[in-house]
Amino acid sequence: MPPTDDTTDLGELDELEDRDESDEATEPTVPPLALDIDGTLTTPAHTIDPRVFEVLPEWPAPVVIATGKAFPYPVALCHFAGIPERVIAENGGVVCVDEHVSYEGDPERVREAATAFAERGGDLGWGAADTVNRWRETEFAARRTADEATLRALADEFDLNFIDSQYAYHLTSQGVSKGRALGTVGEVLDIDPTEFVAIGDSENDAELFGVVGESYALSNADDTAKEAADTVLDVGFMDGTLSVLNDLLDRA
Ligand SMILES: O=C(O)COP(=O)(O)O
Ligand SMILES: [Mg+2]
Repeated sequence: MPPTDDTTDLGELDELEDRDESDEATEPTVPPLALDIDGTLTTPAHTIDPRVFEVLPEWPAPVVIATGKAFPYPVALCHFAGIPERVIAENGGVVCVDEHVSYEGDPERVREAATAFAERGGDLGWGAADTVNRWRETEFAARRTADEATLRALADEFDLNFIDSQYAYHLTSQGVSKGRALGTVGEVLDIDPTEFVAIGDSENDAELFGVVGESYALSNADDTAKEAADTVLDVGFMDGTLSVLNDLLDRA
């Protein structure tokens, strides 16, 4: 409470001065990041933008890769970018950060839904090798050419979420999200989710945007992501992501 009269003792004033100084000491620093992959770190041609390999290793705070892709993909991205393996995979079904690995959701129910899809003649659309689902542990993904109506019906029947990431359809367990997973990441790293800045482009980023301190949807984002974001950029893909990162560095 501010001093209101001259009866304020000097100790209290000292305390206020100290507080001012400590406020100054906690002035903006470069924040930790939660970054989506597809549409955010990629080019419009779906390839990783090479600038990722320049900017992420230099980032002076933790970087978490938060994606709908299966577990090995973001791990490989971190590995080849030379940054610590801090990942949220499978739309929040898997968290791997430093020594911690954990899973969310009901993979058995998801497997039953995938079996039912095949039994109804559904084709996930990735070919015989299916490297999209081969290492997926908590959900399954279908090419966007797959039978959407049947997938949506199965989501209802099995009480799962249907997600359209703009890159694939996903059936995930209720309650699982990148946002919830960031809570787990935050516990491990001892960083509150509100300290993070998130950048993304689709409905699988909406919950993430809801838990971080500052969120950005790229110009290529879908309506759900744009509505959930604090800021909608007029630049897309990695150009948009870099514009946010440069602003954050300038601000610090
Ligand atoms: O795997 C997808 O469908 C999309 O992945 P993303 O969450 O990195 O955009
Ligand atoms: Mg995306």
